[in-house]
Amino acid sequence: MSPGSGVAAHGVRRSFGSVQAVADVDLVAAPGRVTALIGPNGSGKTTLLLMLAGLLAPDGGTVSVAGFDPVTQSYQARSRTGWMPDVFGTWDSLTAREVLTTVAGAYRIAPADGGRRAAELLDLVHLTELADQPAHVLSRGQKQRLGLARALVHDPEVLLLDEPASGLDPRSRVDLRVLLRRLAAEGKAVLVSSHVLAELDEMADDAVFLSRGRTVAAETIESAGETRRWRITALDPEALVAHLARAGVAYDVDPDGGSVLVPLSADTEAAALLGDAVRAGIDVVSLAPAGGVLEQKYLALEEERR
Ligand SMILES: Nc1ncnc2c1ncn2[C@@H]1O[C@H](COP(=O)(O)OP(=O)(O)OP(=O)(O)O)[C@@H](O)[C@H]1O
Repeated sequence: MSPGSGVAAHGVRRSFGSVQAVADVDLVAAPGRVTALIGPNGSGKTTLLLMLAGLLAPDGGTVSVAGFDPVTQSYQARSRTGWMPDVFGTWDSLTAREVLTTVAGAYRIAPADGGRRAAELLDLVHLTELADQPAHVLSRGQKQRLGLARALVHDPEVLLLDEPASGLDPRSRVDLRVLLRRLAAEGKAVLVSSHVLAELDEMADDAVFLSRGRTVAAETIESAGETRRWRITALDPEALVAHLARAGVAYDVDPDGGSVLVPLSADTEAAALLGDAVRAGIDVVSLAPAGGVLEQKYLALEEERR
């Protein structure tokens, strides 16, 4: 396979004793795109990412990262992979800058270039002021940012990020989103796991859903949004329900409160629904998508599994 081919996994599995952490995963993360890896706690995301990063051998299936097998072609795969674990261990005595220059050395980058790269990355993740502090004094969010810089030292083709936004403040989350979009625009394949689905909605092009170690869905975000649920609230919920029933519109009354949920497949349908309701004399207070596209898809998959 040629370089620049992103990540591909087929029929991948891995057990720990009697626990089947990853049972059967198919996944593609293409160059130039941000792919979200989504699944409940314990669904196998970290185990899968460890296998893609070459840190854990699969029991079966095939894995290709930047065109190489992380097990049998470990050097080629790792030199093209940036890995950011969910928990960032630091070498206690090193400063933030030294963490990056040490990693640069491990990738056989010449010291002068490594120093330059470290300064550039510290600036990118807004840690320049703390560059010469021991890394262990950094806050959790600052450590996360250093972990991201560490993953980028060797300008990898493929980025594997496990919960990169956890511990980040709102500004840093926005910065992360912008950075990941930029890296994808440069042609990198970015695979990112997160529980914060609203955030993934805004940054991801594709989504892969895992459940109990298996791929249960894989799609582009556009197609995930084909049918979304919209929430309508009216001053008189009973009048709204009566209107929808008369108009033959499918709806669910939200058990949480006085609003109604309606599946719609396009913005134009939402506009038409609103116009009809207002013309029928319903005092509509709000009409908006109920949660993000990924959240809706995730909840629908959870529902199916019950
Ligand atoms: N080293 C290990 N030894 C034994 N069991 C493990 C090990 N690593 C993971 N598991 C088990 O494998 C399953 C998948 O774990 P994994 O960490 O991959 O899930 P996850 O989707 O990343 O979860 P979370 O969202 O909570 O981070 C879990 O049941 C977990 O307990």
